[in-house]
Amino acid sequence: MSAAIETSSLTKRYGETLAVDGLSLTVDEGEVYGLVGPNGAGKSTTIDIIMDYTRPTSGTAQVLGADAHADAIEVHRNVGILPDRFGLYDRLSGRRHVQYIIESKSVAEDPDRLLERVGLADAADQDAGGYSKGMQQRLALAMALVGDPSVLILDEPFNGLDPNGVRLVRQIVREEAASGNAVFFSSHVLGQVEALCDRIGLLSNGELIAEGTIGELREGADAAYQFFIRTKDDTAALSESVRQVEGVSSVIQEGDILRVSCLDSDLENTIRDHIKQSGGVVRECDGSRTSLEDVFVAYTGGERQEKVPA
Ligand SMILES: Nc1ncnc2c1ncn2[C@@H]1O[C@H](COP(=O)(O)OP(=O)(O)OP(=O)(O)O)[C@@H](O)[C@H]1O
Repeated sequence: MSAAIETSSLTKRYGETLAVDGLSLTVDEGEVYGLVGPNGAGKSTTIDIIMDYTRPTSGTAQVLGADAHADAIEVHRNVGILPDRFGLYDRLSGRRHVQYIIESKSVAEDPDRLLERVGLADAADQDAGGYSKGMQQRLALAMALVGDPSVLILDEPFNGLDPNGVRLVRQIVREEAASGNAVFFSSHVLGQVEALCDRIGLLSNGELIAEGTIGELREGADAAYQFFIRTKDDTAALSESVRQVEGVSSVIQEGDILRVSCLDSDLENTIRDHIKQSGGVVRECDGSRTSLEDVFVAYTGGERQEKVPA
């Protein structure tokens, strides 16, 4: 069985910029995979290579076993794409846009059913030029869904959407995965990825720095839980002392608050006892699971390093 998407040592240079750096990843059939990274990490370039909109400097990309470049027609037949930047025709209706994709993919489908699915049934006859940014995004998603593609690739699908739009996209992604289609999407909005993906790839400066379920990523960063401890003592000295507690992976001091990351939620009582024994007083302690954002910072050290070709 072929993977839905497979990239192997994919590299793309734009002059001095290494946009994608030896990227090898696999998305299984029926899987929801989120590629996460800050602006300029290389997400769109990766998608552009998979769609053969641009050629890699080296490495390969395949969709369901078909090569992104040599078998581009087959790839396009199997993929529904919501590109980063898409163009709509101002004077054509929403329905006409969807119809156009139906015709170009030579599939028998009802455009109104797709427009209904993205919440645009009432605006089907309106010209796309009069659509709001969120409506345009929904229309582009309806166009991506034409032909029930086995692989759905969504570049920043939440851009410009209000909370209802976000909910709708999430629901569609879940439905697609439930019917066995793979969904590969990019995002810099970490919370949305965390809630939706089976697996996540963290991309930094074109490089896949970590990959796994959110749980695996948290564990890999040694930061499954974090506590915020507010004290009235010398926080700098306390910070150093808490750092010595076994099981603590990092302590960040922010004013009179200590942000303590660790793998085990049970450590809270140990840390409280430790502070008391050192003569300190805990005023407040609040524990939570670390967000994907914190996990990303743990992997990258919070820094974006400039990368130049060797
Ligand atoms: N056509 C191009 N010419 C030159 N440099 C480019 C080109 N396209 C992308 N880059 C550079 O490649 C790097 C990766 O860009 P890319 O758009 O893939 O990142 P991204 O993760 O999708 O970011 P964003 O979230 O901002 O879209 C950036 O440094 C960008 O400036």
